[in-house]
This record gives sequence, structure tokens and C-alpha cells, in this order.
Amino acid sequence: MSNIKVAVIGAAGRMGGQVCRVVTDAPDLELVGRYDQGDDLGDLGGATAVVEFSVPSASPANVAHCVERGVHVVVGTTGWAETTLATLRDQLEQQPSVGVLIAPNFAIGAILMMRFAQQAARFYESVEVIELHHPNKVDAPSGTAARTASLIAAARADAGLGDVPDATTQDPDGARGARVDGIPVHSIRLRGLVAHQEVLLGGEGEMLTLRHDSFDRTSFMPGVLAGVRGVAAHPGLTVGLEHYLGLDA
Ligand SMILES: NC(=O)C1=CN([C@@H]2O[C@H](COP(=O)(O)OP(=O)(O)OC[C@H]3O[C@@H](n4cnc5c(N)ncnc54)[C@H](O)[C@@H]3O)[C@@H](O)[C@H]2O)C=CC1
Ligand SMILES: O=C(O)C1=N[C@H](C(=O)O)C[C@H](O)C1
Repeated sequence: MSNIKVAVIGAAGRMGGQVCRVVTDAPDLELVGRYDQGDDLGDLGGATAVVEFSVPSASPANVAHCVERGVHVVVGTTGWAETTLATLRDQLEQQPSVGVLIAPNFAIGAILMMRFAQQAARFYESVEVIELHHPNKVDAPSGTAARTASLIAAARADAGLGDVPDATTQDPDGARGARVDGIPVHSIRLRGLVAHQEVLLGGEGEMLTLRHDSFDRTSFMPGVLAGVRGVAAHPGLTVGLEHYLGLDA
């Protein structure tokens, strides 16, 4: 079988650089293009699959460019809004054989943490998400935290749970964090960190803590490669690598 031709957008970045290295090292993949800010994406070097790790403001246009040319895309860039996802879905209807995977987190432990949080949510009255990242991260809350909170909120709603209990009436400086679908999310930016998250679930007399740590960006690479190898077999839009890993609920 011939190699999958892969191009990387955001190739000069922390994630894009690592992806270029692992694609180059993979015997079944061929790196045919590296693109970054200001580059003309053109024909994408003849790629059949693109990996996109750029910035939230640029990612939708980059992905649209790939889809227009019939090229599959594995997207790691976070911060996609619901309306932008809807536009992408519409575009994909015109290109039914093209696959796009958008994964807020490619680390297996983070995917499992999200799943475990979703499973645990209905048993606990209280829940808070704390995400901790390196200080160069541009978006807050992280895509992983936003997705975790959405999954928890949906599980709570399915179980008939109401709002999380919170008696705070005075919080002028946002000390209680942001709310994603009603779930409190706290973002910490600290030199020395890579990507970390805790989900705290509290009930009468007990707490369950779910924690995941990416100590190094190598933790994302097996998931990215699984995405590249699987994307052609998943036409349309898929959100979350769990759907490629047999973890569908
Ligand atoms: N899904 C996942 O598992 C992970 C997702 N991320 C996300 O990936 C994204 C990138 O993260 P990092 O690599 O740490 O950031 P970074 O800042 O190191 O890299 C971003 C790169 O995108 C480039 N860029 C900016 N505008 C562009 C444009 N219009 N077209 C092409 N390239 C452009 C920048 O020049 C830079 O080289 C962020 O959204 C981050 O949240 C990061 C780690 C893991
Ligand atoms: O910017 C990062 O570094 C990361 N971004 C993703 C996110 O926003 O969730 C994934 C991981 O947390 C690392």
C-alpha cells in the first residue's frame, strides 16, 4: 500500500514541529508540505491528509481550504465555536467523501479523563474543572476543559440534576472562574507546565478527583498519528478522537 502524503499547517509551532518529526519518522507516512503563517497553502503539496495546529482565528479558514480541495484534515487547534463547526458541516455536505477530525486533546489519558468525568457526573452534586497550562497558551479555557464541562453538563441534564450548588452572591473579580454550560472552569497559566487538568466531583462527605498530566508534547503524537491514519475512513465531521478508538458510548 502506498504511503499517506501528509502536510502540516502550523509547522513552525510547538505542536506542528513535533508532528513534522513523527510524520517523517513513520514508515507509512510521507511529509509533503510544511506551512505556517503567511504561506500560500496552494495545492497543499499534493497531500491527501493535513494536520492543522495553528491558532483559533486562522484554523477555520485553513480547514476550509483543505476541504475545498478534497483533502482530509486532522485538527488539533482549539477554540472552534459552534457556529464555525456548523459552517464546516455545511461545507462537508458538498464534499461527502472528505473526513475532518477535530480533537480537543490527542492524549489517550485526557480522552479517558473526559470519558470518566462524563460517567461520574450523574453521581455528584458538585463538580468543578481546573485546567493548568504553559503561559504561552493563547486560549482560555482550554479546549479540553470546555469539552469536559460540556460533556459533564449533558450527563447531569440527562440525569435530571440541577445547577451545581453555589451560594456565592458577590464575585466581582471572577474568583469563581468561568462557566461552561453552567459548570465552573478555572484556568491556571504557569511557567514549567505543559497541559494538565483536574475534575473535582463532590458529594456528601466525599470527593472524587480525576487528573491527567501531559508532561511532554510527545503524549499527543500517537493520537495525532491515529487520526492521520483513520481520517479517510471517517467521512464528514468527527469531534473527538474517542470515535476513532472504539470508545463510542
Ligand atoms: N488537540 C490537542 O491535543 C492539542 C491542541 N493544541 C492546540 O493547538 C494549537 C497550537 O498550539 P501550539 O503548537 O502550542 O501553538 P504555537 O503558538 O506554538 O503554534 C501555532 C503555530 O501556528 C502558526 N500560525 C499562526 N497563524 C497561522 C495561519 N494563519 N496559518 C498557519 N499557521 C499559522 C504560528 O506561526 C505558530 O507557528 C492551539 O490551539 C492549542 O490549543 C495544543 C496541544 C495539544
Ligand atoms: O495549548 C495547549 O498546549 C493545549 N491545548 C489543548 C487544549 O486547549 O485543550 C490540548 C492540551 O490541553 C494542550
